[in-house]
Amino acid sequence: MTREPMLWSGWGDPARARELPEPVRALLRDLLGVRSPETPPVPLEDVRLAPVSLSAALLEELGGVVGGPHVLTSHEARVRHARGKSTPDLLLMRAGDGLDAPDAVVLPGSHEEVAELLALCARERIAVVPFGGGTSVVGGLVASRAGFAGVVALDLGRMDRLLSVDAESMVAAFEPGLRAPEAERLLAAHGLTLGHFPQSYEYATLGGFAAARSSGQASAGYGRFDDMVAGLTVATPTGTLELGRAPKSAAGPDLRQLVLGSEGAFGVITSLRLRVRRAPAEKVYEGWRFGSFAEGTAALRALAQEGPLPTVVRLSDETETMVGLAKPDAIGASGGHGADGGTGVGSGHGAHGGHAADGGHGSRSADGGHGADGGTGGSGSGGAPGGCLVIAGYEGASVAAVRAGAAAVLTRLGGEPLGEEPGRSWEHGRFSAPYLRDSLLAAGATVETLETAGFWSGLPRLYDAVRLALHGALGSPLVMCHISHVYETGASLYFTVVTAQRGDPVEQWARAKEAATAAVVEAGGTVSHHHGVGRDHREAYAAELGPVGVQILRAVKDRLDPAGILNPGVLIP
Ligand SMILES: Cc1cc2nc3c(=O)[nH]c(=O)nc-3n(C[C@H](O)[C@H](O)[C@H](O)COP(=O)(O)OP(=O)(O)OC[C@H]3O[C@@H](n4cnc5c(N)ncnc54)[C@H](O)[C@@H]3O)c2cc1C
Repeated sequence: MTREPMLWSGWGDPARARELPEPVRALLRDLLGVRSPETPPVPLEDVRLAPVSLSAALLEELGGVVGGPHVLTSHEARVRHARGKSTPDLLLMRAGDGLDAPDAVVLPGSHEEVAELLALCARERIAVVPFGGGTSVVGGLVASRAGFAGVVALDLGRMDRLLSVDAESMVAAFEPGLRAPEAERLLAAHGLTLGHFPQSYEYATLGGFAAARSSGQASAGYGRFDDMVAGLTVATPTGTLELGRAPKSAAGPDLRQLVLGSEGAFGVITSLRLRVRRAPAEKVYEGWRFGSFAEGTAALRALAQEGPLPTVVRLSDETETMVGLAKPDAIGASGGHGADGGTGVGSGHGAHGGHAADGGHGSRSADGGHGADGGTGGSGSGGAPGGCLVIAGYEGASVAAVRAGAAAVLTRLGGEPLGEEPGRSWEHGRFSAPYLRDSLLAAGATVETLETAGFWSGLPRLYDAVRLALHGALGSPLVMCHISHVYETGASLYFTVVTAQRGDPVEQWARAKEAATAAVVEAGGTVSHHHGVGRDHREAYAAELGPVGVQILRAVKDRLDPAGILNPGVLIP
């Protein structure tokens, strides 16, 4: 592998690990009751792995397909492919539990090698987990072993080329293992961009984005990743699928949609044709303040329905705004995995605008009134302006007209302009937040996120229901929320939860997540707006699909992957 590996026990580049500033420690102690001593992860060499269950003969056969040096069974390679990057994944890895690790990591170099590997694995009943950037947060990288001779991680890291650029059609073809920053760098040489910037941008791959239906921070301007996919090549154990001959087609159902979001359970995406845009000459990000989450939501709805729509648009609720105000580079930017990266407006006000973690279980209306956790809906202490922060970003050849049009809508609906400083602060921290999660985990706090989407009319109920469920399950957590993907008909809700670790933190979060997921289903939201299904949402996804939908999924799986080797346990109920 030529690309830089990620920290095995946490996020990103180990050199960018961050200490928690004292005010954040105080906040954890005083508001959340985090008292535990600092716990570092176990050393990599002490991570417990199951013995390799594949025979030497099978490993040699795998090497016969991809070349011996591209079959890895070292302790380190297996540890690095054991799981994704959800908080439970990290808690388990930090504690030295690598029992989900594959027996071997196999790195194919071409579509043909992938196809040959799938045929071999189907014949020998070896489970195959496609592995892109390894940033899944829904348990998408752990296979069920039962009934298999072994498990291999099929790491697409060697398949990382820009294959072609059709500047006339504005379509570029890529191999799947290319990480997003590298894709942007290669496109920049042609004056182009994809415009896909999820918070996992620095490590996630194009194949992973398609396989998990990712959505980036600039989705309002560039669309979700699935909107960008013009064509796909997919290797399945049954044969190759070539999808997407024309920009639009009335030739029956669009089978690209079967592959998008299929999370490696139907086949391995071996190349992607993606719609590209001209790289923007201008980029401006700015902040706005609204009195309440409800007012801000109404303003975002107006932008989405009437326009003009900025390229980036996000609204933090009172609690997220307040915590961002308290320490822009710290908790407000924390949490983890979202199409976001903190909201701080850089005011440096006190860390206690209201009672951030006092946890009252009362239902809170989305009008931003008197929240269970902290939002006073009005002003924080120390002169913080309170209310709710909106970040609006404009990218394009020239942004003045859209910016002025959006400003008119925001002003008409009660927004107060805060200038470019909050926008700059957001831009600066947009990819650094996951590093803070590692520090918070070490300090004895659990930080995790969950997300959903619903129609505008149902959003307040969804918001209330999830918060109530999280408070019920966790006692006194800090629950923050934002909207960062808007559509004419609705929007996503993205929650960040911070709580003191009590007992087994993996179990503790599992209970909270279960309650929140049940609340999402009950309140009519989708089980995921952009993280996907994986193992974690599989059962709720089944409920969302209904019995006929589940039968369709199973039928497709049986036809494409009759031996069931592809990512067993993931996606398919
Ligand atoms: C800190 C953090 C922030 C995040 N922020 C966002 C965000 O803002 N927006 C968002 O949408 N998501 C986000 N995520 C989730 C994650 O980054 C996305 O799901 C992303 O699409 C995964 O890409 P990946 O290359 O890492 O795929 P992986 O995690 O390696 O794989 C994801 C799934 O797809 C399958 N897969 C991977 N490659 C292929 C392929 N070529 N063919 C078939 N199947 C394949 C895998 O088996 C797995 O089931 C975040 C995650 C983290 C940890």
